Amino acid sequence: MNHDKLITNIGQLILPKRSSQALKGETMKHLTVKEDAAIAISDGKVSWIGSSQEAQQIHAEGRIDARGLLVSPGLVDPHTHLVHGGSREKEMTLKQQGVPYLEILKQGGGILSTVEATRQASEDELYQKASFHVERMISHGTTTIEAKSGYGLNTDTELKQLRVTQLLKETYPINLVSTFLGPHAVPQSFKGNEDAFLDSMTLLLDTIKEQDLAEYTDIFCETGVFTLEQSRRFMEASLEKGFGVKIHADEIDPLGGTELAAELGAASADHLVAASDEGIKQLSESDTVAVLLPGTTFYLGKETYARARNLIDSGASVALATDFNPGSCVTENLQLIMSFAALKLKMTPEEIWNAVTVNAAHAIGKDDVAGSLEIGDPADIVVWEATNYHYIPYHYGVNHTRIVMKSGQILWERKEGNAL
Ligand SMILES: O=C(O)CC1=NCN=C1
Ligand SMILES: [Zn+2]
Repeated sequence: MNHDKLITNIGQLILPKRSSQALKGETMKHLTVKEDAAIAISDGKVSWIGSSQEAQQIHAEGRIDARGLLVSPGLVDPHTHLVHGGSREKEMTLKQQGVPYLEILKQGGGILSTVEATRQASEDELYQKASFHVERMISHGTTTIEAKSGYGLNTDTELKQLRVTQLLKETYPINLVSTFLGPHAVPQSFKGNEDAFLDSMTLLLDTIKEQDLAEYTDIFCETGVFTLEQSRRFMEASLEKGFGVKIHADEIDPLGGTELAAELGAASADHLVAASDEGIKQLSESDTVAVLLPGTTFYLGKETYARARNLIDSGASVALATDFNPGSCVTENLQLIMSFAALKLKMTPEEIWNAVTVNAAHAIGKDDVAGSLEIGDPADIVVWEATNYHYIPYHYGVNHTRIVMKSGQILWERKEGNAL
């Protein structure tokens, strides 16, 4: 057989285990790593995997010498607020003065100031800005991204954000999963009338389904935002309409969003910094993936991180994400989150790699096309400027990618001799 491409001389090839459900507890500790390997690609898919020795018998049009470097599947970022207008650098001073996140929101800042900027921005301006961030994510090794709306808080702007995500899907050859986060905050015009606002966002579900603008819905279940009961109502309505559901749960106050996610069979429960022991237990007995966002905890200057060790050791499945957004975690770099997972969540390198590949793919229903490299899988591949898989979480705050491929096509490559 003549393959299209052959990557030879791979120091370590990371091969996360593909399974029908996310890796849970003990199984997260295992990571298959093939030393001195090679991988072939045909028609955009993985067509052969073997040793460098065996690769000598393999015929391919194009060859890439990996020079003994590390190779992995493309990274999966299952929680971003990618499409938004404006930025919130001016809030840094308030944060430094210790003004809490929810207080800034209450004063009309935070999410609500991004809402203002997003409402003002044209669809094309939102698209141009989001494109810039998508390209930066790709250059950092991410080839599958979840993108939420939630900065419109009115029909027109929520649909505008969702249309921008659709346009990004048509422009970039990456996997893009769209989530409707209409109930992200309560706009000033509905202050004191939260239920009426939630009803208006629930009414949008039919249109979003008809226009196929989102696969999931999400809600910010938090003090001063949406209650547990309001979250239940919105999530049940979403399930009824055929959406998958997600929830920003127990980020700051323990309202019980984690338990609700497990009860309703949510695809994921995200944040979980204040998740209760009961919530962790129920999550570990469910198929709901715990998506942890240590970059947000760091950025908000908090001391307490999500209890990743309790989650994994109690049998839950854990994924990691950037939570890229203009206010509480301003980074597209999932590699940095891998470092926070090691430094602050005490996750092992094996758990971390599973959390940014197979488990992250399960959290957004893309486990059939992302997060692993088995024969027939899309050849979403990263060649790293590192020789082993421990190195990426260890050396933080920089970009370690050398080559980023989606379906066998090189999307980004470090220029020769360019150490930047
Ligand atoms: O602050 C933001 O813009 C994003 C966010 N939503 C809920 N937590 C953080
Ligand atoms: Zn978020």
